[in-house]
Amino acid sequence: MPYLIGSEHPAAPAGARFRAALARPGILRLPGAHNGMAALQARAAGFEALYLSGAAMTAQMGLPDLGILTVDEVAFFIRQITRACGLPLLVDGDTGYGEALNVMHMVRVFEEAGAAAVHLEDQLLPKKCGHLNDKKLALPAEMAAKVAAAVRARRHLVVIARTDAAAAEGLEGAVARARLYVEAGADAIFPEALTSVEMFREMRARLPGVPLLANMTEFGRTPQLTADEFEALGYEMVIWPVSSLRVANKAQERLYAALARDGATTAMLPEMQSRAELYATIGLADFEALDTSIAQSVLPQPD
Ligand SMILES: C[C@](O)(C(=O)O)[C@H](CC(=O)O)C(=O)O
Repeated sequence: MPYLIGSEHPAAPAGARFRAALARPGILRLPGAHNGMAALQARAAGFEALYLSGAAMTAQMGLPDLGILTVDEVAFFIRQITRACGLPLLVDGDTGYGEALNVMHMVRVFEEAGAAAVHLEDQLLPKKCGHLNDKKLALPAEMAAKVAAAVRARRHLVVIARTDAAAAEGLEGAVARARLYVEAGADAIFPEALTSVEMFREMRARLPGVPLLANMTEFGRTPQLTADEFEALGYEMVIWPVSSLRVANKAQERLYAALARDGATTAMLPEMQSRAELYATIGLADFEALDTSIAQSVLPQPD
């Protein structure tokens, strides 16, 4: 229960813990966790760090991923996930919600909420999923200024610059932008929507020494590759941004169809997380034991 007991919180700031995870051998696997429960389940499966996706946050709000979220709405998700699981969290910062000062405000809010890392992208509003057509790009210098602003604002947050330029400007454009963003202070680069293994390889070769993040989103432009394959290509991080929500959404769809059909949820019981499983995942017994131990430590006990 790292959230309620102060002494169980890790001493190192979240950004430092993210850097330490990145420094360990092997690619850093960052599954998307769209809420606190997903984060607990991902941690139980053995993951050491997580990703918070803009697409998943907006989709679960029933909204499209067009950059209409606010900083404080994202902070709500950051808080619930980091409280629940305590793992270092990489957060989707979209376009930074404005220009330099807005980016700095976002960095401060995200850090205070418990984030470990953020990525910022070089699209103009309304931004889109990187795997869609007709994205509009910011000027390279404008994006570099945002990266510099983020670095200036952070205390420990890892700053990752995402470039969406591959579609409009080709690999050449994406590499040139990535170099500029690294010069502006980016700790790592997220080359978005690469469409072939060859592009991933070329990007790696052209940016020696720069930590790179691969986006293994489903139903997009990137072919399905495994974490081991991205590692062999020389990538340091991989995200599966929306996978948990896609699976949860499909299950919900089946539930509502069954309930509308049967007037009962009985047919769905085998697919449900049981009451016992739910309580075990959130650690209800530990919270109750904590409450009892506090009461015992302050109240005189009968002989
Ligand atoms: C990474 C991403 O920005 C996200 O919001 O998770 C999306 C994911 C998606 O829409 O599949 C993206 O632009 O790739």
